Amino acid sequence: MSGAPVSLDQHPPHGHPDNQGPSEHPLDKPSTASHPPSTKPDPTTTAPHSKINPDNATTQGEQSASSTAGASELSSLKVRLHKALRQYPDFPTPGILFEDIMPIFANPELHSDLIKALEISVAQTFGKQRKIDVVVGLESRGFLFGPSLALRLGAAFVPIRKKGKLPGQVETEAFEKEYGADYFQIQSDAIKKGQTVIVVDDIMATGGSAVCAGSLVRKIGGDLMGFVFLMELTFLNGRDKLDAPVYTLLTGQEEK
Ligand SMILES: O=P(O)(O)OC[C@H]1O[C@H](OP(=O)(O)OP(=O)(O)O)[C@H](O)[C@@H]1O
Ligand SMILES: Nc1ncnc2[nH]cnc12
Repeated sequence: MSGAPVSLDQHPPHGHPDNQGPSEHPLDKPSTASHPPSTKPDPTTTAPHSKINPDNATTQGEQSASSTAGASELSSLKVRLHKALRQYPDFPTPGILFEDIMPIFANPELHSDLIKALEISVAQTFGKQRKIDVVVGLESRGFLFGPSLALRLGAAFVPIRKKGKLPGQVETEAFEKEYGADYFQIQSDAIKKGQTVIVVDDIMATGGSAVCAGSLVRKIGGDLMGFVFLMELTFLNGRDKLDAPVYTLLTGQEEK
């Protein structure tokens, strides 16, 4: 049945069986094609072509006790967050398996878990390089946590919006995403030349939105440090299109 939530493990991206209702999350079960065993490298912490691996952030053999504690806290946060996601077949168009992140924000504890997980991840992934000056969030779900993350990092928050929403001088670029096409805009003076920037969004699917956002950031002078996503639909290989380091908290929807 279309329009009702289903669990990750029962629903490959094509085929869409009937709704079984929310159920136990596959992270709690033996590994499957969509959830590789722990012996495999975790794609959420390994960037394309090894561009970023948080374990490399410290000198080899020097990982501190605090970063080890951070890693273990991060894995339990990831499990809780992944469990909260719901999937809706054939939304917004037939053939799309929609990942609904809203249950995270409906629960204050999960909401707090998310911001904590992102803060730890960004510190592990980018913190050893340079301070992040600006968090750029993509309309609209990137606005749900971008500003909170920016506050935690002591960074500015800058929105990239769909066409026609931002006043003043703007830069505009077209993009295609998993289920449509659109235009993104950024205010031309939103980032000072050379400021370090991370782009954050909820989902990376084809990577079309993120490529466009990265290009706009660079166009107005930002130093793009990388991309941070709550979730990556790995079977769409979106990260291959991105030419800056990528960090994703959760993965799913890999073809079985
Ligand atoms: O990797 P891609 O294929 O580009 O797809 C990812 C984008 O698609 C969604 O945005 P959308 O504009 O659909 O929705 P929103 O306004 O609810 O965030 C999602 O929030 C990402 O921004
Ligand atoms: N499958 C999907 N679920 C939720 N948001 C998306 N944005 C692009 N593809 C998506």
